[in-house]
Amino acid sequence: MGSTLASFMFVWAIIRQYCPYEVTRFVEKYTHNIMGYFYPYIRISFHEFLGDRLKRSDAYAAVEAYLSANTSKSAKRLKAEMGKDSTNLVLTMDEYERVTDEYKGVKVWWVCSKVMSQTRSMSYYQEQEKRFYKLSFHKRYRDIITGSYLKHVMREGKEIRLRNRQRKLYTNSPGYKWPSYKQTMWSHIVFEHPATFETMAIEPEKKREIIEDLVTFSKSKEFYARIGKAWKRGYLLHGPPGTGKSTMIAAMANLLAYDVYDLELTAVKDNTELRKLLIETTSKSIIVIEDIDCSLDLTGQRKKKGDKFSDDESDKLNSEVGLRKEMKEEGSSGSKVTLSGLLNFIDGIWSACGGERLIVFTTNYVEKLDPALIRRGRMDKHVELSYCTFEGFKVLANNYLKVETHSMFDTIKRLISEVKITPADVAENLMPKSHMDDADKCLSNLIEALEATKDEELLSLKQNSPINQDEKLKHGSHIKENGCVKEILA
Ligand SMILES: Nc1ncnc2c1ncn2[C@@H]1O[C@H](COP(=O)(O)OP(=O)(O)OP(=O)(O)O)[C@@H](O)[C@H]1O
Ligand SMILES: [Mg+2]
Repeated sequence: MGSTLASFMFVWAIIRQYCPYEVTRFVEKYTHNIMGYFYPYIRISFHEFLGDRLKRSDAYAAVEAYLSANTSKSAKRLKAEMGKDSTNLVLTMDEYERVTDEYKGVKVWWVCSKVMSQTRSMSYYQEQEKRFYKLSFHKRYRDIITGSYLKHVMREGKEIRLRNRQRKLYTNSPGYKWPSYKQTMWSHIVFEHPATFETMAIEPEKKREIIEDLVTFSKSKEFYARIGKAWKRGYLLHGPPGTGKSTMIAAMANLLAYDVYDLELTAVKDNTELRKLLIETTSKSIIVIEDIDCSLDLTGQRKKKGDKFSDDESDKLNSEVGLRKEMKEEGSSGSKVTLSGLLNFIDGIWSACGGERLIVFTTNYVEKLDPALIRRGRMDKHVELSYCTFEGFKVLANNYLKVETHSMFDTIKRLISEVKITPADVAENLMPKSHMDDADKCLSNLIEALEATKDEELLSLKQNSPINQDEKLKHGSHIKENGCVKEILA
């Protein structure tokens, strides 16, 4: 009797996909109560999306992972997807497939199914299909199933997901939005960046401190819960171009095995869209806003009189920021995201959803940012990435040339302490230009570059000295004034 009913229910679950909603509702309404008397099975559904399709259900994802690992041997129709590192295939049950699982001698049945949205309208979201897994078991096992089997499924499912998961790099940039991606506001590719903290050229002490901070954060779930704070941490990475800010984000993601959400603020329409994007992010992730100074006009909004910049410094920065901003905004749709929207994004009530997230801002001009945006508590840790030191050079020399000591190191040590050269420039010079180039050649290339930089620095120092400015005034020349180049007539 029981198995006949179970089969009937299964067949009905398939038929109802193709019946008009009114018919299925009518049939179910009148058969439901009668069935209740005879049907000894309990069913539990796990829907992919709950509520307003804001976020994929964790329970659904855990069931999916659990079933893919535990039932792929018994299911007859399976879906194949590429797993971690694109090396293995992950098999999951196909739609309408039914499998049996056994737990402490109790048999349960899982069905993978989907329904179309019941209100037919032209609206995109209402036309989407809703997937769900349905678990059926005999009512005499209610306690064991709800008490321990489901916990076992969730725990195993989460572990399997972590093990199998391919780390992802998400973006909200409009260029990536193919029609099929319309369901979600983020589109993604597999995150495969080789950067690690070991290969980063920064002071060993600073490196250790950052690694410790990150690892402590990732293990502090209980601590954050105890102090009543959302489990997230803000990082502000600042420094000149080519000092490793973006590289450090990749190293952070690799250290903690987090996904990366690269948020392009200029492509976000308004604060509401920003919040939706935030809600769609998952835990164990880094949300990145690069070049925050160029992303929004966050710089002048709360500017007070008597800023710490002198007028000419301020103009100079404005013109540079303006230029970068223009470059960035090319093709953007004109964002209406405001500073308060962004502050809300970082530490509003919604930002606590999901937990275990890092928010990282990068900028070349930390001084230009609104203090409210980067105050401690919002951006908890400020990391300055600066010009290459000798310690940094040694890491790069080891990465690029596999040399730990060399007779040229002393010259490099002296020169590197005298000039401002970014790790990106050092790296470029250490890169062999042909297969004939050995370590000696690369190191002498670097020495040449360092000497050239030193000469340039000396020359510009000389040109900007007060004596030289007077000379220029006398002879009619170009000088920098208020950040602009002006012609001075003699
Ligand atoms: N500290 C560093 N350690 C190792 N490599 C570095 C470091 N800084 C820069 N590099 C090298 O230089 C390249 C450029 O660095 P990166 O993109 O991280 O700089 P950035 O600070 O993000 O610059 P920008 O401000 O222009 O975005 C990287 O691909 C990396 O190879
Ligand atoms: Mg960068």
